[in-house]
Order: sequence, then C-alpha cells, then structure tokens
Amino acid sequence: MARTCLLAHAPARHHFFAMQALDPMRTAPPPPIRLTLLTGFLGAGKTTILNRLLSERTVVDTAVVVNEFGEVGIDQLLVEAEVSDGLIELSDGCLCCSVRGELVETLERLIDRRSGDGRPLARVIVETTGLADPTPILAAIMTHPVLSQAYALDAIICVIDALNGAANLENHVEAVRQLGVADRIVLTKSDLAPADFDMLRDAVRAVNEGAALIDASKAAPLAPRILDCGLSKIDGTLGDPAEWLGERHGRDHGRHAGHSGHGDAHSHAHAHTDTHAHDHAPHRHGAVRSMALVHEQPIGEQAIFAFLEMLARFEGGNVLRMKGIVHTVEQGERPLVLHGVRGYLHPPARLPTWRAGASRKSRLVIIGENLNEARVRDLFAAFTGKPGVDAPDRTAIEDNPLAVPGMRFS
Ligand SMILES: Nc1nc2c(ncn2[C@@H]2O[C@H](COP(=O)(O)OP(=O)(O)OP(=O)(O)O)[C@@H](O)[C@H]2O)c(=O)[nH]1
Repeated sequence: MARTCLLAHAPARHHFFAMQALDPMRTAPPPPIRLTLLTGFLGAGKTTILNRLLSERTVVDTAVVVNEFGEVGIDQLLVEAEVSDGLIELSDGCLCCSVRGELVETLERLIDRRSGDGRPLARVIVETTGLADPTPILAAIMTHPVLSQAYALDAIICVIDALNGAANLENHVEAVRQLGVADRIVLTKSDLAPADFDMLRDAVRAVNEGAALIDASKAAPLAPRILDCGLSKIDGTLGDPAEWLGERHGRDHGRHAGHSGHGDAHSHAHAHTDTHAHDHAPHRHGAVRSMALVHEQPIGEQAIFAFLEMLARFEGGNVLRMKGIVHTVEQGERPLVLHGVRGYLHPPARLPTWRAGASRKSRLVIIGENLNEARVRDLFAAFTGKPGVDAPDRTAIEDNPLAVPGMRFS
C-alpha cells in the first residue's frame, strides 16, 4: 500500500506540519524553481501532453524528469522535443516509492547545476509513472531542507483519458488519488470516446470539483493553461487565489465532492518489473473528498499554526493535500500561503501583497481520504474563535479519557 512506503525524509509523525520560522531578516534567496508534477493513470497520455508542452515556444528554461520502468527508457524515446536544459531519466522503479530517493538527488543536482553554470532554470516538470501516488513524492520534497526552499510546487496536473478514465477511477485507488489532489485536469482522447465525455466529466467532478478542466483536443497552446498556475508567477505577478483554491470551477465553501471507495481490501505491494506491473490485488479505498474552511476575520499566526498542528496530529494520515491563503492579524497586508501534503507543511510563505480585487478572507482547502470533516471543522472553529455548535463540549464529555463510562448523548 502506498502509505507504507512514505517519506524517506519524513520527520516523526508527530512532527507533522513542523513549522519553520518565518525569518524576515533572511537574505532573499533566488526565486524558487517551479515544480510541475505531471500525473495520470497508465496510458492516459502524459508523455503525449509533455511532448506537446515542450514543443511550445513559451516553455523555456525547463528541465524534464521522467521515470520509466524497465531497462530501456521508453518514455525517454517518446519525449521527442529538444529540451535545452536536459531530460533526466530515473532508473526503473516507481517514483512514489523505490525511486523517490533518486528523484530527490536529481532535484538537488539541478539546483547545483543552476548555481554552477549559471544557466537559467525556471521550471522542472516531473512526469510520474502511471501508478504513482503523487503525495509521498511531494512530501519527500516538502520535508527536505534544501529542496523545500529551492522549489515551489506550481501544480499537480492529472491527465485523464476519455476512453478509460471513468473505469480507472472506479477500479484504481491510484487514479482517484492522482485526480483528487490535482490543480489542473487535462482530458485526453475525447476524439476516441466523444459520447462518454459527459459521463467522464461527472466522474471527474465527483472526485475533484475545483480544479480547472482542460480539454487537450483544443488546439490552443497548453502551457498557458497548465503551467505557472501558482499564486506567485514566474514574472513576479500574483496569481488568482480563487483560481488556485479551485473556487472558480465549482468548489463551494462548505460543500464537498465525494467519491466512495470500491472493491475489497487494497494491497499496493509495488512489485515493480519492466512491464509496469504493480501488484494490484483488489483494493479498498475510502472517500476522497475536499472540504473548504473559511474565516472572515484575520487569524493570529499562533492560532493558525496550532490548528495545523492539531490537524496533523489527529487527521494528518488522512490529509492528501492542503492549501490555503490566510489573512493574519500580524501581517494583514501580506497573505500567508500554506501548502501541505500528507500532514507535512511546506515552509509557509508570504505574498508581498493581496492581489487587487481578491477576497481577503482566509480560506483553506483540504483534500482528504476518510477525513473526519466534522472534527476538522470543530478544530478550526476552536482555534479561530468561531463559536461552534455543541460538538466540542459533547466530544469533551464523550471522548474524554476521564468520561463516565457509557455516558453518551442521545
Ligand atoms: N487518439 C488519441 N490518442 C492519444 C491521445 N493522447 C494520447 N494518445 C495515445 O495514447 C497512447 C498512450 O499515450 P502516452 O502519452 O504514452 O500515455 P502515458 O500516460 O505517458 O503512458 P504511460 O507512461 O504508459 O503511463 C499513445 O499511443 C498515444 O499516442 C489523444 O488525445 N487521442
């Protein structure tokens, strides 16, 4: 199971969301390298999309990391475009487990190369294997002291094909996770299955209601639609928080998309071979859902970090991804950007200012698997001073270790 192969660089679980102090005196580091994770189930069309991206005029100063099973790097041959900064291929194995260390080393080398020969490196695109769970990959980067400073996640892109996409979501937990955590969803092969397109769209929205859907069959360049979609753009401008948080595409605060698990007990024993075979025993996975937390008033830094600490402690294992923009009491003009995965927090960053016209409410989006949403809401309410319904008292009485045995509210 993917969760068992977590995090070569992970601190102990109780250090989830370990905070790194925001040090205003620190000298300005070079701009972070934008990291794009290109995911999607087996055969969905990732390499095709990558080729198309690399053929576009605006995709420059980019390194590409691909990972393919087997001795012959087939994907390396398929990536046809010339990439000025090089194509790096990882050896066989799955990026979310056995090759994760190699990816970390590769990303470290790219930083060294940038400072070594002075060649510009603005972006790295990592194409994952079709069965990879993107969350341990990201967590390995976020918890790495050097990589977490040098790289900024631009987006997780999930490629999903109209032919097999719905069936993959039905049958493979990896496909659901890849889609659930995506910031952009690229739909491919609509030419092969036009009639199923609406059904696929519904299946996609049941798992991820917020991410922009990009139809790859449209001839328009892809790069402007799927690259540089973070809050801090490569050219120094500010991205749209509503877009980043998935509010533009249907996520409604307080509502959530749901996806129930299917099948029987899941075993993700990654028995990698050169035929792409993961041991896909029948699996059971829970609901992948997203929830939004909103707070109108500025929140104290201590309160938001205490909330994140509690979230990590109680629900960290169920958080696939978390992103948020927070209006803090301490620096009201500089929004705090939060980004976490699997209970680990990327070093928080401050934007220089709010984007003109953007809402200044604090908003957090949490994508979880089997997340106890009521508990998350109660915790958030407890730390942001929003009076909750009776739940906290009730919990205190019923779940308190000193509670009277058998004491239950009706
Ligand atoms: N008709 C059609 N074929 C496509 C489209 N996108 C990809 N393909 C084909 O689908 C096959 C798989 O595409 P790839 O780009 O190799 O898919 P992938 O996700 O990289 O595959 P893996 O690395 O094996 O997981 C190839 O034969 C592509 O030519 C599309 O939009 N329409």
